[in-house]
Amino acid sequence: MIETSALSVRLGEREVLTDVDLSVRRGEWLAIIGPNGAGKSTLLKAIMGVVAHRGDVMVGGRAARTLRPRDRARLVAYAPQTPSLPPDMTVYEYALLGRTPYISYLGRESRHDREVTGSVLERLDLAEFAERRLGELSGGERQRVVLARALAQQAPALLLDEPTTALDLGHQQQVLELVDRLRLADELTVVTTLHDLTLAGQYADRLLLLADGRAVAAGQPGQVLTEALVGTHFDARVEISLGPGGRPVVHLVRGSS
Ligand SMILES: Nc1ncnc2c1ncn2[C@@H]1O[C@H](COP(=O)(O)OP(=O)(O)OP(=O)(O)O)[C@@H](O)[C@H]1O
Repeated sequence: MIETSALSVRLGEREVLTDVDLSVRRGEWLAIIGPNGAGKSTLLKAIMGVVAHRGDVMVGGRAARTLRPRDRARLVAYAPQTPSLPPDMTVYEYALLGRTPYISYLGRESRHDREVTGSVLERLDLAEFAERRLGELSGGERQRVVLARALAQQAPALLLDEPTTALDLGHQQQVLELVDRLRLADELTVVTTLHDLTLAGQYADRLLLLADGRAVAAGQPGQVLTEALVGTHFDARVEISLGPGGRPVVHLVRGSS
């Protein structure tokens, strides 16, 4: 569903992504992990075509650079890490923007668009916030609103940049479970960056470890979340045990530096 080959990005003087190849099948969940500055967000932005890149991006079997923005938006929804939100817009109005690719240029949203938007807000515990202004929300509420807009887009692929960082434990679980349910029900393809390695290992089918803009490891969670790889690339001392479903759980070891 999503493929990149030799994807490279230069920002200013710096090469921040170098020759990244990835392939995510329909219905698969890929988590991109890596230390701060590794290039995770840049990789998602390059797939979305919002930063200039070299190399190829294919979405749904088509070269992404040949897709019109509207067609790309019907194929891939993207929830950025820190979008700028118009403070006076309401939660409902913002989530409804996810329906833009389906509304004709001079047209208005349909009843179906409003229903989809309302149901996404409900599933994200945001129905009671529908009329609240974005400038009056907490960080975690804002993060769920950004996700709501992406889900309202009902695209077959979902790119989520750190979707859980500002969320409390219950909402982290709620958001990841919702994404997982949608993935299983509709065969959504999910690519998400995640700092929480244990969560990444619990939810993703495969992990891609980026370091200094290069893909340094890829595979099933148990193949990538090893003490050696995490220790080397995150400069951290960790112990890894087996958790639910035999998937790895990453523990920081105190007293190391
Ligand atoms: N506009 C820019 N000009 C120059 N360098 C940039 C620009 N934007 C980002 N960078 C650099 O590109 C590198 C990759 O940034 P990116 O945001 O993709 O990393 P990340 O892995 O998502 O990091 P984090 O975990 O901190 O969110 C970083 O070193 C960053 O400083």
